[in-house]
Amino acid sequence: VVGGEVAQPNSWPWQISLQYKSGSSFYHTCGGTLIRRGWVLTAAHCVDRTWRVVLGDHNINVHEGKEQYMSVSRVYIHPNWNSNNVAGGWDIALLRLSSDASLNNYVQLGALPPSGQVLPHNNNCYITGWGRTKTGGQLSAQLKQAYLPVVDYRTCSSYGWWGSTVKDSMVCAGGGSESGCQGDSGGPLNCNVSGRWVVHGVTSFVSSSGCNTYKKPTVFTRVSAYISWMNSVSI
Ligand SMILES: CC(C)c1ccc(NC(=O)[C@@H]2CCCN2C(=O)[C@H](CCCC[NH3+])NC(=O)C(F)(F)F)cc1
Repeated sequence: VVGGEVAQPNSWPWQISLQYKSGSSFYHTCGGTLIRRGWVLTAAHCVDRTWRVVLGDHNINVHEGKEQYMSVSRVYIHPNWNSNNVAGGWDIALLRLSSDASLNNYVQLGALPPSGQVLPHNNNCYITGWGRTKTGGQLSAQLKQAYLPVVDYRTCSSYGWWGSTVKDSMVCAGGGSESGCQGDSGGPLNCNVSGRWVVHGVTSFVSSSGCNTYKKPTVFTRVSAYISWMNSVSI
């Protein structure tokens, strides 16, 4: 996350860290959202390695005692996902955990939107993640959040913004000095709808010329466009 601030520990208790194993160590690679005790929502472009899911984390480099470490028993990548074309959309995956999470003050389920719900321009949303804190920078040790208001499709797909790269199955947010960045992929865009936090986006891409590029808002998979697919995965 570029800009924003370190979140209050465990104030986004549905946020997970997806970590891949290399040798005897694990490394944060993407975010995700716990949406059922046995299910995590993340980006398709995140799931190409062996990994573990860490729930209830704040500082990914320190064992603080609130974490739950889960392995993944099955990966469901959207069938239309094309790893050569993130602009095509379909950047969504579900991970079946090998056991159910225990819900507590540090681990809670994220709320999903109703199918088809599209948020208005400037809707209040926050991106959360352990991604790079500036373009080309390092991952954040502690979970960060940044206020990223929704940029509606009409604006986001217009000339000077993302143009035809962005699709209606995506949500844009930000576009100023704050943004998502590498390592935030797969994590949630948390939007306030009627006073409740709803996971409306899965962090998908930013501009290749820089994370917080002006008029290139962070682009998210629009979760409300995939509710029926998620239900079909018998979640
Ligand atoms: C034109 C369109 C096809 C296109 C749009 C944006 C990009 N962006 C990028 O490639 C930048 C630079 C590093 C990774 N990255 C990204 O946007 C990667 C997803 C890459 C998927 C494609 N391999 N996502 C993230 O960094 C993020 F923001 F989700 F955390 C690349 C291509």
